[in-house]
Amino acid sequence: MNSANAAHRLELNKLPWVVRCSQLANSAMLNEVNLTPKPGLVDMRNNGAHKDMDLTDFYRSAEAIRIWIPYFIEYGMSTHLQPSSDILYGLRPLGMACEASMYKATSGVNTHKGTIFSLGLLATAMGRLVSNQKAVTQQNLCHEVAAMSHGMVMRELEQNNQALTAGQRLYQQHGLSGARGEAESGFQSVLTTSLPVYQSLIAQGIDPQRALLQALLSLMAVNGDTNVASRGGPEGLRWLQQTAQQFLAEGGVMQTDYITKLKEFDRQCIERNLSPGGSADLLIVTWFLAQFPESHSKNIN
Ligand SMILES: CC(C)(COP(=O)(O)OP(=O)(O)OC[C@H]1O[C@@H](n2cnc3c(N)ncnc32)[C@H](O[C@H]2O[C@H](COP(=O)(O)OP(=O)(O)OP(=O)(O)O)[C@@H](O)[C@H]2O)[C@@H]1O)[C@@H](O)C(=O)NCCC(=O)NCCS
Ligand SMILES: Nc1ncnc2[nH]cnc12
Repeated sequence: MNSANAAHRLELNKLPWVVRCSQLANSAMLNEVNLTPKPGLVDMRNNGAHKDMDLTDFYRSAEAIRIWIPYFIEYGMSTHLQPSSDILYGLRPLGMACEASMYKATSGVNTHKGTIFSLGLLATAMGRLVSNQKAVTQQNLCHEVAAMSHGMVMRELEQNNQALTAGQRLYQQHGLSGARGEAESGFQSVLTTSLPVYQSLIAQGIDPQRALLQALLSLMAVNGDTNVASRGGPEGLRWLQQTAQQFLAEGGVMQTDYITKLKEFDRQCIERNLSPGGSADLLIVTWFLAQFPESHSKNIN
């Protein structure tokens, strides 16, 4: 990075809305991992179905990723005149560099690979919206992410015959488009399921932790989570979705014994070695988007 670039980036880091976006991304990751009890996932009670990572790894990973958010924003700003479909190619190296920082912070453990992908796209989208004088709203952020990700599933999954990663293998075997499919849809699972659930419960005065747990279970009930499928196959994914659906049908977090039921769900996920890491990533996206106006024109910057 040349000195002019570095100086520019230092200036960018002082913009209040850039600082706020980085802080919100960090808070989203911390709120997710601290939420307890989550079935199969790392939380403050246990490491879920993970033998290779714990709470501290997620704290270190969240801090490593926070530092990269201004760079994603700056990339979105510096390319705002380019068509959305041209952005991903130049964004990939930034995402890979951020992944490298994550792996360095966690001594090689994959804590937030999917989160880097989602938050990287959202931060880039924010940079583009601000530079194009568009309102930073939930709808505009997700629309911009969908535009930048357009054709990704076809290019990287449908037309790809090398199953290099879990995501690519699971698409070929079971048609699961994973994080790519979510991004290309503009995070539809979040916009149509978890975000309305979360915002509605908050508006009713429900405790934010309880509202976030309901949002997580609503994601687990519908999400084609490649993490679950890579560990337990389509049968494991179906079991997890059906168990989440049953919890919700019985009243979800409005049940007096919802904590006991979630702890039992957690025990069963651990027993089956199932971890809904993809739904955890979408919960991070849910909390992050909830900090922005839905669709009216109020700006944050
Ligand atoms: C484009 C990439 C996402 C490609 O990655 P991949 O080909 O692997 O694609 P996916 O498997 O589809 O997704 C990768 C991670 O995304 C999360 N995820 C899975 N399903 C969904 C979903 N439906 N919606 C959203 N997100 C989803 C998931 O990440 C989480 O789980 C991981 C932890 O669980 P674990 O089981 O431990 O994972 P492993 O260690 O791999 O397994 P074990 O060995 O332990 O059994 C953790 O990553 C969570 O975040 C999926 O793992 C993207 O990664 C990519 O190409 N990156 C390069 C940079 C880039 O392009 N960036 C662009 C914007 S910055
Ligand atoms: N709390 C968590 N546990 C396991 N994988 C995750 N990916 C994102 N958050 C996670």
